[in-house]
Amino acid sequence: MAMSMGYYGDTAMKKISGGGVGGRYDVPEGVDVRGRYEEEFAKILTKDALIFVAALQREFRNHVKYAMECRKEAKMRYNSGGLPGFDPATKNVRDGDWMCAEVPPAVADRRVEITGPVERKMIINALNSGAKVFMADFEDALSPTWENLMKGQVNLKDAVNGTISFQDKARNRVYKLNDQIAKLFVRPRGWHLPESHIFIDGEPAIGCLVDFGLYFHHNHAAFRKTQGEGYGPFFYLPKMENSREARIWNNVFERAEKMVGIEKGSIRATVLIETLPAVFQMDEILYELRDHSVGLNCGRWDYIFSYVKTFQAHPDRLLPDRVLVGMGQHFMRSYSDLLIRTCHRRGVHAMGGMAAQIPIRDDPEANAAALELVKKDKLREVRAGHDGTWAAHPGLIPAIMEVFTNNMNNSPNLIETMKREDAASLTEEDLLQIPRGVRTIEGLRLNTRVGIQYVAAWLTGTGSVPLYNLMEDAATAEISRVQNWQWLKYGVELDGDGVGVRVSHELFGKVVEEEMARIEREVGRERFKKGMYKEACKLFTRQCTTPVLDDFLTLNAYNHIVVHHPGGSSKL
Ligand SMILES: CC(=O)SCCNC(=O)CCNC(=O)[C@H](O)C(C)(C)COP(=O)(O)OP(=O)(O)OC[C@H]1O[C@@H](n2cnc3c(N)ncnc32)[C@H](O)[C@@H]1OP(=O)(O)O
Ligand SMILES: O=CC(=O)O
Ligand SMILES: [Mg+2]
Repeated sequence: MAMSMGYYGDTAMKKISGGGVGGRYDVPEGVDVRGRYEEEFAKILTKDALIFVAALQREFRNHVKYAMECRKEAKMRYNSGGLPGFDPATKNVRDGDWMCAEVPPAVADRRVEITGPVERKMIINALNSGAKVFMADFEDALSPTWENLMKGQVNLKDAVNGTISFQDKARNRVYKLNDQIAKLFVRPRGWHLPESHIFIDGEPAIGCLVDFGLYFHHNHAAFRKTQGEGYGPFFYLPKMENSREARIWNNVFERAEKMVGIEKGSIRATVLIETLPAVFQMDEILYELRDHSVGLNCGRWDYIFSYVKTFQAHPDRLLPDRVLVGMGQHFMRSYSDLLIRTCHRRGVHAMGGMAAQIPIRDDPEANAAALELVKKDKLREVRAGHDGTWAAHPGLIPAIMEVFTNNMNNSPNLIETMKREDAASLTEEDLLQIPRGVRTIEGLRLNTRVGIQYVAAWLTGTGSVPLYNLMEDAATAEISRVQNWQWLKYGVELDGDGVGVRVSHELFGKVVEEEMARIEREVGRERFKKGMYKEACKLFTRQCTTPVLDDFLTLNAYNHIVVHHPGGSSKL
């Protein structure tokens, strides 16, 4: 590894007596690891790796704090009746003729990307799945327990080295990588999430800098050699609201490249456009990352969540039932069309999003219907001009691959052929148009049933789950939470199924009670007792009824999964 010695220099030289032996991490000055010690975690939390993460934290923490303050200011504006829109101050960026750096050959073809948590068996299955890309997730699909995060880093290191294997003893099956595997992208957490098992200079580390820093430090050299054809590593960046947040990522990338002595522009990232404010910042985000970008992605589930959150104080913009807010709604279609036009104009990929359907094993008819819905969604995406899309499950890949391949004219992508100049005329009104549809008591029940079960899974370390034949993760659960909150706050009338009741605290209390009874029946008494359903119910109910909406479900729930190891490793 070509390493800038000046950077790793002095601090790395200071040794802690007894560090790294007897169950303690060998930490540099100012760093305190409070998570459980394990030998294999210590191979990730090396002193050099922690120096690297601490350097990023020290350089960028004030920028991140400022960006989070700006989010609060924007929220206040929206809560006082303001609407998000295009920023007149950056019109020159939107109108300018600049381009992003050329797409690296290794990832020119991204027609199907599988996503999944950084769990060992799933990583192997995903890399072997036949998809072009695998997005390994520290975010929506992962509950960020210390064990999950550290094991995830161990797994990714083994995957990049090509040595990853997994033995399923019960099924007498050994999992190994095929010769041909998907290209690996890694999605760190969002800017808002702390990593409370690692303290730097007395405050919790910034979660995404831990995810990025540890993965980059350990894997950049091997990745560029074996996967990236000289480029990489590759990333997905979630939940940004403004281009100033993209500028921080760009600066992090440049700093990281410099620190290890690799060319500027080696790291590449796709940004998820999954907040309502960000749809008005797509050019600006690409501009900030223009040396490091490989496109944008329609993170549709968080986008719907963000619509509710942004308009939490706008009772005239209430959503219909969650199941009715699909890509067919005008504001969603406009967002996808504008994203395609923006990306192709700047020479990068416009990625589609996730259909929530997954294979239904025990019901062939329902399975065929679910597959049809996925195919229809993917056909809409490729016809609109998306260069690729997401799959939640390996069983969906052949069908999705076929839809994209049949509609891409033998090209690896549609960047040059689907310019979508027609989307240039889309207006702020198009992007904000209120979704149409009814609200029902069944919508309230489903939100509650799904929300509680998701939180119960998350609290026990599982971040993506199958519920009622759909994939549920942090983003989809957020919709359930904020929709319940919104309906309760405004006492909306649920009249879509002819019942005609108003949502009140009494009604919600009754719904929670009945849905908890239903969950117990469905999962069985034993599992219900052993699981964390009651804790989840308490947490979810509080989040739905709190007078001031929590910014994120997972931020509020995070304290429940932080476990500090009594004999932590500290050099404070
Ligand atoms: C809004 C967003 O951010 S979307 C992106 C984030 N969300 C995700 O990434 C969700 C990814 N998908 C999943 O986690 C899973 O598919 C779930 C939880 C939805 C369903 O999981 P399961 O019920 O375990 O699926 P199922 O039992 O059908 O799995 C069958 C096999 O496929 C594998 N599998 C299922 N999904 C995936 C995946 N996404 N990646 C790799 N392997 C997978 C399973 O490991 C299992 O392997 P095995 O046969 O070798 O044991
Ligand atoms: O991250 C993806 C989303 O849809 O949210
Ligand atoms: Mg998301």
